[in-house]
Amino acid sequence: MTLDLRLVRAVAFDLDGTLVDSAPDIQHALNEALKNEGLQYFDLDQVRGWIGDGPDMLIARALAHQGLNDAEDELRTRLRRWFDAATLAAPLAGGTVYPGIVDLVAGLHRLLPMVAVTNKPTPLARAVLDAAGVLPFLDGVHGADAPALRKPAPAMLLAASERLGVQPRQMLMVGDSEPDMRSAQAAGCPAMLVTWGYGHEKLGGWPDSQRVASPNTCCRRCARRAPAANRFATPRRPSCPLAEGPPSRSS
Ligand SMILES: O=C(O)COP(=O)(O)O
Repeated sequence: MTLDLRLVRAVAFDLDGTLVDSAPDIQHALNEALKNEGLQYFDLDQVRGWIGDGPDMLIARALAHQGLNDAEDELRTRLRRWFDAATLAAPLAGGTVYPGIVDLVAGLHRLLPMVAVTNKPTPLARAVLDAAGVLPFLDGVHGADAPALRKPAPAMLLAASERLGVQPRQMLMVGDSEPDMRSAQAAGCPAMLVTWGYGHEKLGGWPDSQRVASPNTCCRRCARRAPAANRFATPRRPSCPLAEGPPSRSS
């Protein structure tokens, strides 16, 4: 799909690896859960490679890595409870908001409605976004509260676009991983792959024109192409710098 940002009326952001470098908190929550059940725990690089499909898949990968593919549902449920409790107790203790993200969302929220579309369950996602200072700028948080919602399924993007009253082709998905890009394709949304997160290297064939290397560039691309007629009667200039030279054809 060609990326035509002139159509964009709303933006959907992935959370982990796009807005927030949450891997240290995810590692902490996973290891707390595993330790509480007397299981092997894992280092940050290992856990980072497992992020992207939500906590149930993360737990399944940690179990599989210690030969527990057949672990009972009760154990998985307990691990998930420990994981959720540890996340809610410290949503952003070790992780950080990526530099430039707060400026990006603070700048764009005057121009375009924005949502988070994440494979984290909604309560955990809201806690992290709140701790990150991003929640007040969002018009909705769509978390994968059931397996069928998980990206790459298009369900959350379709629900978000319907809720915002825009067509899927008018909602830009900004994410760092294959599930994000595939979900956008399945929903019929344009997509921008960020290169500061966890999964972009797995998408070697993704077009350069649909990659973005910094939140600032993402802000300029979206803001420059945002239509004059949007939901805000008097759009204000975003706080992120917009005057860094003319936009290129591919931006
Ligand atoms: O929690 C995860 O594994 C990933 O969540 P994301 O969809 O925000 O990247």
